[in-house]
Amino acid sequence: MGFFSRLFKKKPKNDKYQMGLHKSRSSFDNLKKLLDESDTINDDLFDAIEDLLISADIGVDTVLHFTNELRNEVINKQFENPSDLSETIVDKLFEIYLKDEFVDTTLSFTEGEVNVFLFVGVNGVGKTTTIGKLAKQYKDQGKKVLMVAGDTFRAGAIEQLYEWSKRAKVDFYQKDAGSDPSSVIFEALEKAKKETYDLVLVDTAGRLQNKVNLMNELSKMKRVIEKALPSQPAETLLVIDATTGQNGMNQAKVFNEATDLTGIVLTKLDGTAKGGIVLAIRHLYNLPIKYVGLGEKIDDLVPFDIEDYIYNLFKGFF
Ligand SMILES: Nc1nc2c(ncn2[C@@H]2O[C@H](COP(=O)(O)OP(=O)(O)OP(=O)(O)O)[C@@H](O)[C@H]2O)c(=O)[nH]1
Repeated sequence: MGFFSRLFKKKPKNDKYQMGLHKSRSSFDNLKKLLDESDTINDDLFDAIEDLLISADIGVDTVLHFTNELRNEVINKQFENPSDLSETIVDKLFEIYLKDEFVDTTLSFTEGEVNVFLFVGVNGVGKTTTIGKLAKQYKDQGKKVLMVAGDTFRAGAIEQLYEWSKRAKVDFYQKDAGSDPSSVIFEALEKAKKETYDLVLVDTAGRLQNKVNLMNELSKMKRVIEKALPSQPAETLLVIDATTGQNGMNQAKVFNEATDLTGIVLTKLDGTAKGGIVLAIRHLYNLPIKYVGLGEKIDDLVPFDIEDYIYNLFKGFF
């Protein structure tokens, strides 16, 4: 049984995706309309499918790979009617994500240890907001959580993180603005070890991926964590703003080189019609998307679930 048939027999697990993906869904509704309104499967139809998927930010390389596979399926299964393609399109997009292997999207967390999650990314992508939202989730599970203000650079960043710590009702560690972020992290980890915290969430200043000295600073922060706690950081998460489209792809490449990422948090999926970036990231960089941001409120961060994601993009197909 194909992925398509299995998926649409089940109910989605998390209904937050339904609202959060409503903009992206419109691109895929247009794809359905195109299949319904076309009479034959020909090159024009394939061109139009490519255009639609590229406009949903799946990425040119990924789309071309996908349409090649789709053309082969049309020949193998001798499809004649464009509407026959619906199931195969969903199945093939799912295969691009899965690549024949299980993708572990859970955050790595060991009970009884000080776990450290380091958040990196360019300016304004939602690092601080994501830390606030995650802090609440772990706090709700009874964990002792410390937020660390490693962004000592941007005016207001420390206060902003502090506000989130109050909202999530977790502890907060800061030094003065302008302090060396690595020394803030080092001291915060000393505190975390002494006071047996379960989880330390480290915010970092937003930085452009082409600023070499700032990328080196990130590598240094990571070394400081590794020295203080040899099995940490458990997670180094790149936060990407889904609305920035293909620039996010470049960020994934460069940040991965500097810090050896363990995964991605994709924010602001609710604000874009280009939700296809999930597939492009997976196809090109093999980095798991672990969480997605689907709104600005504290509860609008959910674990990434490929089935809920595809279900809600392709709802209009059924
Ligand atoms: N709609 C929506 N907005 C979000 C989401 N995540 C974050 N935001 C908003 O994005 C804006 C920037 O978020 P921040 O958390 O300040 O971003 P940052 O990466 O810490 O920014 P810098 O410290 O400047 O690097 C804020 O207005 C957030 O409310 C999301 O999932 N959906």
